[in-house]
Amino acid sequence: MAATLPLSPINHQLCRFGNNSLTTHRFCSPGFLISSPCFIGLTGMGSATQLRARRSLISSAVATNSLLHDVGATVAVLGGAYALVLSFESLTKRNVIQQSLSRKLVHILSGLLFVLAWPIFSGSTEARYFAAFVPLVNGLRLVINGLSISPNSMLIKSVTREGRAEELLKGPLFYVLALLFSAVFFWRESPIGMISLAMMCGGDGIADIMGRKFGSTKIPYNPRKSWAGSISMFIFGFFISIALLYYYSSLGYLHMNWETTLQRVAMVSMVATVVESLPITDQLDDNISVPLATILAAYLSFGY
Ligand SMILES: C/C(=C\COP(=O)(O)O)CCC[C@H](C)CCC[C@H](C)CCCC(C)C
Ligand SMILES: Nc1ccn([C@@H]2O[C@H](COP(=O)(O)OP(=O)(O)O)[C@@H](O)[C@H]2O)c(=O)n1
Repeated sequence: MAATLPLSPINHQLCRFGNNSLTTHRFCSPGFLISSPCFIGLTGMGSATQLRARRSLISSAVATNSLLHDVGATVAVLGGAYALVLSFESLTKRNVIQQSLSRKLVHILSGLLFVLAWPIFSGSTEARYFAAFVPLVNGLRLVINGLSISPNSMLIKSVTREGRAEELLKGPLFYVLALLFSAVFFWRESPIGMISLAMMCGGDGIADIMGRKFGSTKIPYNPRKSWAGSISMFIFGFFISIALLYYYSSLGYLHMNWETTLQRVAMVSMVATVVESLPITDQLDDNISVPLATILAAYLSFGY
C-alpha cells in the first residue's frame, strides 16, 4: 500500500512507499525516515514511541523551516528599506526632488511598504519579531547618525527638514519606533496596527504635501496647519486604512464586517486628523501623537 506524507514546505517533496521498498527523494526529512514502516520493522520501535518520535522530529523540521523562512524575509525587507532610503538619497543628491518632498515620500512609503510586507513572513508566533527587527535596525541607524557617531550626510539630507543630524533623533526615530510597536503588539491579526500606520504614514504624510501646496486657509486654532492638509489627511488616511484592511482580509488574516468597519475607520480617521491638527507638535511629535490617538480610538472602536 502506498503511503505518502507531505514534508515541510521547503522540501515540497513527497516520500512514497511502494511494495514496502522506500523510494525517497533526496529531500526526505529525517523525521519522515524514522517514522517509515521499514524503519519500525528494522528497529522494533512501538507505535506510541514511533508517533512521539515522528511528532517531535516533524515539529523540529517545521520550526527549522519557519526560522529559515523568517530570516530570509527579514533580509529581504531590510534590503528593501536600505534601497528605498538610498534611492531618495540619490534623488535628493542629484536635486531631482527637494529635500522636503524626499522626506515626506520616505515618510509615506517606508511604513506602508513595511505593513504590506508582513505577509511574506511565516505563520510562526515569532514571525512578528523578525519583522520588528527591521525598524529596530533602522532605529539604531538613526541613533548612530543622529548622535554623529558616524554621520551619513545623505541619510541626514533625505530624511530631515533642515539637514541637522540631531533631527534624526526626533520624527524619524519616533516613526520607526511606531512601526516596531505596531508589528510586535498588533501584527497581522488586528486592524489596529494597520490603521495607526495608515494614518501616521499615509495620512500625516499626505497632509504635509497637500497642506504645503494648497494650505492657504489655516485652521483657526492652529495657524501652522490648514484645512487642505487636514482634509487630505482624513481622506487619504481613511482610504489607505480600508485598503490595508481589505488586503489583509483577502489574505485571510482578518474577517471584517464591512458595514460597520467603514463607519469605524471613518471615526478613527477623524480622531487622528483632529489630533494631528492640534497645536501640540512642539510638545509632542505627531509621529507619537497620531499613532497613539489612532491606536486608542481603534481599540475602543474595534476592541482587538
Ligand atoms: C522620514 C521619516 C520620518 C520623518 O517623519 P516626519 O518628521 O516627517 O514626521 C521616515 C524615516 C524612515 C527610516 C529612515 C527608514 C524606515 C524603514 C522601515 C523601518 C522599513 C521599510 C521597509 C520597506 C519594505 C521599504
Ligand atoms: N494638517 C496639516 C498638516 C501639515 N500641513 C503643512 O505641512 C507642513 C508640515 O507639517 P508638520 O509640521 O505636521 O510636518 P511633520 O511633523 O508631519 O513632518 C506644515 O508646516 C503645513 O504647511 C498643513 O498645512 N496642514
